[in-house]
Amino acid sequence: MDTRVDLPTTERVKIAVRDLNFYYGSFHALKHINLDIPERKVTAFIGPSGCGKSTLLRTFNRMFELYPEQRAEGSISVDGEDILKSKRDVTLIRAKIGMVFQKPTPFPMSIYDNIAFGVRLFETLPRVEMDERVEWALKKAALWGEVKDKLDQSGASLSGGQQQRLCIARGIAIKPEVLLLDEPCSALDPISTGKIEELIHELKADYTVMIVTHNMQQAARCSDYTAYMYLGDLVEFGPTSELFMKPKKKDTEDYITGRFG
Ligand SMILES: Nc1ncnc2c1ncn2[C@@H]1O[C@H](COP(=O)(O)OP(=O)(O)OP(=O)(O)O)[C@@H](O)[C@H]1O
Repeated sequence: MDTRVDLPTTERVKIAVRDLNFYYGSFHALKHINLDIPERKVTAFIGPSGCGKSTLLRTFNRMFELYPEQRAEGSISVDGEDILKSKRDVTLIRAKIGMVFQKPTPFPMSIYDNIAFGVRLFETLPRVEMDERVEWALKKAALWGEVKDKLDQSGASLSGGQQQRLCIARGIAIKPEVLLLDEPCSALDPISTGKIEELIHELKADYTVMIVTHNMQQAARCSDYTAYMYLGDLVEFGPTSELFMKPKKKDTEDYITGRFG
């Protein structure tokens, strides 16, 4: 199924996915996915549980390589370089494509070091510059005001919503170009969710953001483009307003209007 759309000419394609197939052993989890992800926009992935949203997100930074029985075929070109065939160290790919998971996962260290740790993997910064980077990332993640006086406290001492913003700060501190968010609000209350959604909106000024969400209102609120997936197929992809207001496929319409299943 070829669902590639021609993006408006003003959009630059950051990631081009071509005929992507993904297998867990013999299970065919992603089927012939073709998709152009626009740069500096938010693209949301929606669809029923098990349709392959997280699998697709994890292929974008080759997370699956940690598991020998998992395999991807096809191509994922980031700025023209196919990352599935790239001989480059996977750490360098992950420096360009950061990921935030569903459950907040602060490292067992201070708030400051949670951010500095990742930066140190890629850069050697003098202390003053590291301080500036930590402050910059925490400000971007809308957390600075709440933690600036307790940077040496453990990351685990923060609330769930603060921990998730800390993880987002950690993700952006290494200055990736693409940010993958896998259900980042599923463990959060409405106030924290609101803050993360505002943040996503701001992040797209600098980053290409992809978000997996179960929450269709969230997809409608914070994305520019939406992809609807079902059983490993990309059923429909397009501008969020069009996909929600005037879906082209009946399957998409049934899902977003709650008639599915
Ligand atoms: N490690 C694994 N081994 C085998 N099959 C897997 C594995 N992880 C996922 N799958 C299967 O691949 C399919 C896609 O799973 P995936 O987690 O990508 O779906 P999803 O759309 O993100 O679901 P959810 O919304 O429930 O998180 C499912 O059928 C799932 O059972």
